[in-house]
Amino acid sequence: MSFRIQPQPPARPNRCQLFGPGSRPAIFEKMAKSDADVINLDLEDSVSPDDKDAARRNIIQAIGDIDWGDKHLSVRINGLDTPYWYRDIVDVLEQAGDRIDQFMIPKVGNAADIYAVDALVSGVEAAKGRRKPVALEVIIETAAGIAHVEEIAAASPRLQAMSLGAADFAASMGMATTGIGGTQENYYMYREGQKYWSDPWHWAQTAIVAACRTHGVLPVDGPFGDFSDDEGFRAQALRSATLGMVGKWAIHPKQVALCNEVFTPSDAAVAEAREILEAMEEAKRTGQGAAVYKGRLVDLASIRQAEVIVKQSEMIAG
Ligand SMILES: CC(=O)SCCNC(=O)CCNC(=O)[C@H](O)C(C)(C)COP(=O)(O)OP(=O)(O)OC[C@H]1O[C@@H](n2cnc3c(N)ncnc32)[C@H](O)[C@@H]1OP(=O)(O)O
Ligand SMILES: O=CC(=O)O
Ligand SMILES: [Mg+2]
Repeated sequence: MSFRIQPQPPARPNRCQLFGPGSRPAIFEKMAKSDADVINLDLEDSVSPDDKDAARRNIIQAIGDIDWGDKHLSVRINGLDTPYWYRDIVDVLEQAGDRIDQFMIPKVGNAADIYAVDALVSGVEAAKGRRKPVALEVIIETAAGIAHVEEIAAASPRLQAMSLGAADFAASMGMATTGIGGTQENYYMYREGQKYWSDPWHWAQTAIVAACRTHGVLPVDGPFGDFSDDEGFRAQALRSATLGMVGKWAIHPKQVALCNEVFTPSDAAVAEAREILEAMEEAKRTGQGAAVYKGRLVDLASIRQAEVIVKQSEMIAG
């Protein structure tokens, strides 16, 4: 193992990121009252070009006017290849109050993208005397983004979270699908008359998790477009949680409860993790590095695995 200690990501719950278009202020109060841990007010792809200015004004006003409780409040800016992004940052930081916690940068391609946003944010913060530094989160949703995922994860101390954006990722990669996340009909193995569906998002997710865990950033699964398909959402979210992601986006309020269900360790999982820790305590007392728990091997690595579940549960419980 490297002598370098793996940094911890921010200790805040990030089970669900609920999105809403900045051009639809009527839903902001509903978003604030939801059970999502993170709110993403969107200036990017859910807002048409003609509505960008109005959406920005709506968000600036809502940041100050609405009681967001203890939610982590994030604004998704437009991409760095658009004429909107610098004004998204400058106007929000110059005109909105301190309640904003984070900017989400879409379609990042390399570390220099984060550097550019960091420099602009730092300049406006200094000029306005803002005392609360704004955090950053990014979406990996282009071929360049996934190719440079590790340098992106390392790019700024402001960076708190990184999401996989399945829709734009599929477009950028030239994937033959219009589905946003989940099972893809044509991605299967075939054997003796049977189809076995595979997971086209798996490799990108694992690359994101590894980059995030290396640099102390929260790895998050992005949108699941078919909000009528609860079981499809649950299956996607369970795969993400199993791979090490801490949460997922909700693009409709009905997906919030599903996120919280999947990304909150169950009572049974926590109880089992505590039992493993107890079994290992007992093993240590008798000078053993390994023990048997319910017929299976547990050893020092099991302590680290069990601690992930217990710590996550304690952090969520506050
Ligand atoms: C690929 C990407 O980039 S994904 C991220 C960007 N996309 C987004 O931000 C889209 C976010 N989602 C939405 O805009 C909407 O949920 C839509 C367009 C998908 C569906 O909107 P609707 O047709 O209004 O949905 P629906 O009628 O089922 O809404 C049910 C209730 O939830 C409310 N609601 C809808 N969306 C949201 C939301 N995102 N947050 C909170 N409440 C919401 C509605 O106002 C309605 O409330 P009511 O019962 O008090 O009348
Ligand atoms: O922005 C999200 C995506 O899936 O694209
Ligand atoms: Mg996108």
